[in-house]
Amino acid sequence: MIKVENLVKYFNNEAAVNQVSFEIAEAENLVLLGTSGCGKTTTLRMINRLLEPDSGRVWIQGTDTSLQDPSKLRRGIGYVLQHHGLFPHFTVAENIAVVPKLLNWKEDAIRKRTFELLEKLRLPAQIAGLYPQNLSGGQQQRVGLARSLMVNPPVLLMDEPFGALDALTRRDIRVEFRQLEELKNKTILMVTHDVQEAFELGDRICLMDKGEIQQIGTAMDLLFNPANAFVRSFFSDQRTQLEFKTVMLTDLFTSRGVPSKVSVWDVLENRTDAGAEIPELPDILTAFENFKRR
Ligand SMILES: Nc1ncnc2c1ncn2[C@@H]1O[C@H](COP(=O)(O)OP(=O)(O)OP(=O)(O)O)[C@@H](O)[C@H]1O
Repeated sequence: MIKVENLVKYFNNEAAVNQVSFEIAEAENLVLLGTSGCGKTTTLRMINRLLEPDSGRVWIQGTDTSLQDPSKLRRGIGYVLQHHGLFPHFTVAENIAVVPKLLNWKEDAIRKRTFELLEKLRLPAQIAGLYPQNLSGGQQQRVGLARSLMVNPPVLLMDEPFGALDALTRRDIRVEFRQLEELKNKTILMVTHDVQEAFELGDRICLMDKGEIQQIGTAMDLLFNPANAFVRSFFSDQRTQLEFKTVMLTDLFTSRGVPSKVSVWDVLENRTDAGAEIPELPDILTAFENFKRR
């Protein structure tokens, strides 16, 4: 769906992005993770041509993006920013309608889609007439997301989409994000420096350092098969919690009919369905230790 090959971008004779290549499958969510300044945003912005690479190529749905008109390309890609990027003098409805208007949608169609998305994103219809500054941070972020989803683009680029929110709102919105039907079929490239966020939301994670990819893989790959010492040490602070969140009961008990999509962390946090057949905690922890020794 998205293919990035050998992207390079220099600023002031220094490589901000160096030979970055990856592919994102249709409906996959790839997270670009890394510390500040490692080249995540620069990589993202080369995909919708807000920045032109010094070398390298990007294909979206098989088309070389360098052959497309940049504005037209961007209209077909959802883009969500940390500070939502809403126009302060436009109402919510006007903000959401910007791209459909450029695409000459009829007023009726715009109104219908606006209220459909407000509902899907659990925003009250009344906010349509309000200005962004009259909304909470979480609401503003949802409106930013609604705007990016208006024309139903197959690809979404998200740059620290929850970065401006407080920790609690962030956690709630992440849970909602995972459940949003509207996002299930989207191909998403998301930038974050938040490890927990990357682990919760990414189908795969691309860990970068100093402009280069250190490893691309699932959370399980990065934790249990780190490609190098950088990857190993990157997660050291939160390793135990990340391991508990990543290892599912089905990874530990293949033959015991345990429920799917329940992590060791869910059991520790008591977040399992009543009546589910959950093994005893000591058995889980023993199986977990054995799993790590494999
Ligand atoms: N327009 C620019 N001009 C000069 N240098 C830039 C420009 N944009 C980015 N850089 C530099 O390129 C490097 C990569 O920046 P980038 O914003 O891609 O990193 P990042 O991983 O997204 O970091 P953050 O999480 O802080 O946004 C940094 O050293 C940054 O200072």
